[in-house]
Amino acid sequence: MLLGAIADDLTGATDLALMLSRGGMRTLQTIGTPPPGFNFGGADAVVVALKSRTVAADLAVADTLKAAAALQAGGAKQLFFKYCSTFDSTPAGNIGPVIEALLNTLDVPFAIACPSFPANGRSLYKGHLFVGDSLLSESPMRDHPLTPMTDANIVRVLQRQTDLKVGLIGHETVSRGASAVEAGFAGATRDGVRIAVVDAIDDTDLRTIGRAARSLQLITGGSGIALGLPENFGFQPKSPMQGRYAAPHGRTVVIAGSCSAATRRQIAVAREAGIPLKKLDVLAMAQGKLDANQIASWACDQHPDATPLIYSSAEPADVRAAQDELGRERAGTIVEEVLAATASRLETRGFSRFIVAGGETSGAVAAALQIPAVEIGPEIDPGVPWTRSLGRDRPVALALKSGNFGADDFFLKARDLLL
Ligand SMILES: Nc1ncnc2c1ncn2[C@@H]1O[C@H](COP(=O)(O)OP(=O)(O)OP(=O)(O)O)[C@@H](O)[C@H]1O
Ligand SMILES: O=C(O)[C@@H](O)C(=O)CO
Repeated sequence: MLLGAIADDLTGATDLALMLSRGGMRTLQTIGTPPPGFNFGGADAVVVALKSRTVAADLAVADTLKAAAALQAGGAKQLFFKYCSTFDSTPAGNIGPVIEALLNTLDVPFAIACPSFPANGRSLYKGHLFVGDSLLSESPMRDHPLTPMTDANIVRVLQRQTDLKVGLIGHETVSRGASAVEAGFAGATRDGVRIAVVDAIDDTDLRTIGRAARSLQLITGGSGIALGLPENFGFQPKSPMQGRYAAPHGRTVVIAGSCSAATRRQIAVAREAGIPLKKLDVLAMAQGKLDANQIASWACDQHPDATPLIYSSAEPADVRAAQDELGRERAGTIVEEVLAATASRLETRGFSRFIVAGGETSGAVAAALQIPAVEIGPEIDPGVPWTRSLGRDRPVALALKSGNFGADDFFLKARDLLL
């Protein structure tokens, strides 16, 4: 293993694994930390998917360090901590505490932080994160159910999460090339900076930063920053898989727990296309009036050729109302548990192809389906591939979509790619 990565959620891990495999690295993605002696199958890169984005910071740190130890035991030469391209976190963490713990454990002075992912509209300029044409704080991320992002200045956001000094390597340095960026790393280290946020507004910047990062032991960021890493290990980009995907045979379902604007648009397009839909009411689930058995039965009753869509996704005002009633965490947990249990019931009733929207939701579904690892298949939209489970008696196919990713017709595209 050359590169060992730890992602703070499942869709983020898949996003990164896709980037690395497109860069030519044989990439394996595990769900959770692999046990001692796990066979990485000769993979060049391994991405461990955790569910640590919104848990308590000390738990996120412990889980990450355990994953880092497993990757190092597997031979990883460089470690990558992957978080969201919209820097999803709270003032308590978990990005700052996790980077801090990794720096201390690896005993290295310096790491970079770069959430930029231009292919999906995230760019970083003067330390400010943009989503499309808007500042992060003016994008729909300000209404996120778990990690509302109300400050676009990533240096400031990260500094609130750590006592280590956070600095900035600006675009004026990045635009001068990899040597200038490396000199920037050295200069920042001399100034006592332990974590440097690095500007990147396009793929050329990401490649430059990737090259400059070849001798860093720890890199942190979104999947974009991984664009330039495979080349550092001598890999050449691979052409994308063509044609339709021979997924394990069985029925297809869409399960959406993401409340992002993108997911809500994707549901609207699926509705217009005539896909059967079931909207879940959070309060009814909390009161035990709606459970996984009822939801799974509804899906099974749809036409065998149809792709039913089950969703809890709601407008920000409705999400807030449910949270006011139940509390933010409890509302999220109830939805995740019911969706995960629904997936598990559907799998025993002939569904083998799961399109899931939302990182937390995907983590819960994959845990319920007891999937230890996945291999990466064809890209559906930037950052979202089809994947196939590994290490499970009855394999399943999974398209795990980050909340904000995917074109408006994503669910239809994902379905239509299947053979
Ligand atoms: N109607 C709802 N009311 C309150 N909470 C909800 C509702 N629907 C879903 N949730 C919760 O909101 C959270 C959505 O997080 P999730 O990570 O799945 O999506 P996302 O944040 O849009 O995606 P990503 O993390 O990939 O960007 C989950 O915990 C989910 O259970
Ligand atoms: O970086 C992103 O935006 C995604 O991979 C993700 O982490 C969303 O959960």
